[in-house]
Amino acid sequence: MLFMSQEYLTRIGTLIRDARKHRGWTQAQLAEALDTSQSAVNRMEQGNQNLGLEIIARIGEALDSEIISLGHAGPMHLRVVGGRRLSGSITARTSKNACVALLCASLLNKGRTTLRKVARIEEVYRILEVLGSIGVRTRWINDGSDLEIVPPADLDLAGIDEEAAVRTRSVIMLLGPLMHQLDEFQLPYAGGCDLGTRTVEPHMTALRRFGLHILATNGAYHATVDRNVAPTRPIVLTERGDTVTENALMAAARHDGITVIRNASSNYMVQDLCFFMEQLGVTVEGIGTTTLTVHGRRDIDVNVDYSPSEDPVEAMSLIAAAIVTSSELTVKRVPIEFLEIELAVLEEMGLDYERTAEYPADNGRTRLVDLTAKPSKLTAPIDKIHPMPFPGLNIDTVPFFAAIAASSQGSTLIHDWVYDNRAIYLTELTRLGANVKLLDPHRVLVEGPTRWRAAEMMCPPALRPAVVILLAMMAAEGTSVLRNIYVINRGYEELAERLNSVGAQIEIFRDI
Ligand SMILES: CC(=O)N[C@H]1[C@@H](OP(=O)(O)OP(=O)(O)OC[C@H]2O[C@@H](n3ccc(=O)[nH]c3=O)[C@H](O)[C@@H]2O)O[C@H](CO)[C@@H](O)[C@@H]1O
Ligand SMILES: C=C(OP(=O)(O)O)C(=O)O
Repeated sequence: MLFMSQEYLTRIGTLIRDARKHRGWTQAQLAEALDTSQSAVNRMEQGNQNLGLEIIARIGEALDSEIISLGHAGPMHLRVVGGRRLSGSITARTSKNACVALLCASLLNKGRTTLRKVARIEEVYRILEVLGSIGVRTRWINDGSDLEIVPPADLDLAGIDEEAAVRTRSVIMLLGPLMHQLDEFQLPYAGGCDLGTRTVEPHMTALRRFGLHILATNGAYHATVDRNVAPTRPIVLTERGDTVTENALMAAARHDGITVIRNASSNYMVQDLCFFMEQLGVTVEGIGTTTLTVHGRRDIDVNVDYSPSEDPVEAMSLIAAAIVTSSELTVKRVPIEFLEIELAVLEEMGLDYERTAEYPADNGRTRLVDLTAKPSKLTAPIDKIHPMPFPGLNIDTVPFFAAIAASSQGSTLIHDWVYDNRAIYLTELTRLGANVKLLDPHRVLVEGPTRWRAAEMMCPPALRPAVVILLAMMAAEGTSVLRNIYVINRGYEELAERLNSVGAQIEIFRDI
């Protein structure tokens, strides 16, 4: 038995209560599952009962919630024994970015939305907390793999879980769906990874055309909707951004008329949203192009079942894991259309790999392959690595090229023009032995190959750079420690466990 301070007991008690309510259980139901009394559960929730780790784990299992992963009681860290080859096969999961967009889009629908194989990641949990706090009923079904979402007749925006909302940028995608239901509402400022300033101006410009006015002040977006305003000519996005396109699509979905959106992103999450909207009965023409024509429906009330597609960025992460550890590894369910340029570049760098014939994802639309990366001697690419909106080298796969370049012979210039603050995190690779020079805030020069060495580090506060550090640790002989991996869990489901299943040696530990 581990004796915890009163403060921890109270916090854990609150987490248990929240997880139980999230599951829709009474104290008596939880007591039955734990083979204990309701009064014992009540004491636990009040923080009046000393708790051992075993009972906390059992409660987590019963509530299918890991008690919001004990992680709230203390951050999660990784201990990585590097230098091990990976082998076998690992499957890409559904994408964070489609899952969060679809969760927001479920508010377009008065009926029940079922989303299949939703990624169990922190970013999804934050949106679920936000949805739960405004009255949306969500529950995991089918052994926790699928999500069922049922909106209430009236949303309770006043009850919004601000703490959860400010931890993710994705809440911004509630603007499009909410404007159909409320004439006036507030949303806390969107947060997320620390990647420098990320504008919301393009969202406001696009949504203004549907009558949404936003005043950003005192930590919140104050939204008012003028129902007399509707787009009369095509909406031209000022940036070809993914979430702004999704917001415009969701605003158009319930606009009774035809909306044309130009300079739209045609990236993977946008396509998943379009396919989902089609299931809702909204016609979207031009999917996969930069002009989307939406035939909206004022009311949507259907029971819909949709399977978001696999994550190209996760697939890229796993391919990069194979490359930096010189392993032969099969990555299954790779959405190939969204990794073609990455693979073309890697092929030029000398990567030897095989891929199977294409097969459809569960959404019936996205094309998948299984891809086997083979140990290869890579050389630096002649041209710089730089991202572009789709179809270009994916903005989120760029950081992985830093670890790959460090494992290749020669010097690679990486130009991350998109984020003000992301390239700088790549210089953290020097702590693990890489030669990475920051030329200016957006460009790094990586000189390889690298003799990786183990180190103890904090996670950089950005998802992809954090995973890049983890991959380098897997390549480095010896034991490394990566502290505070919330950002990784924001976008990857059980990454350590899954990498271990193909031969990595990564131990999860926490401060309690
Ligand atoms: C939940 C979700 O889906 N998140 C993704 C989405 O975020 P999201 O769509 O929110 O990305 P942002 O709108 O923040 O765009 C990222 C940055 O690129 C700049 N920019 C973007 C497009 C453009 O044509 N010109 C331009 O300058 C923006 O000003 C911003 O600084 O798209 C990003 C870029 O693909 C990805 O990294 C995120 O993983
Ligand atoms: C920057 C990213 O995501 P988000 O938009 O969720 O911050 C990412 O996925 O790398």
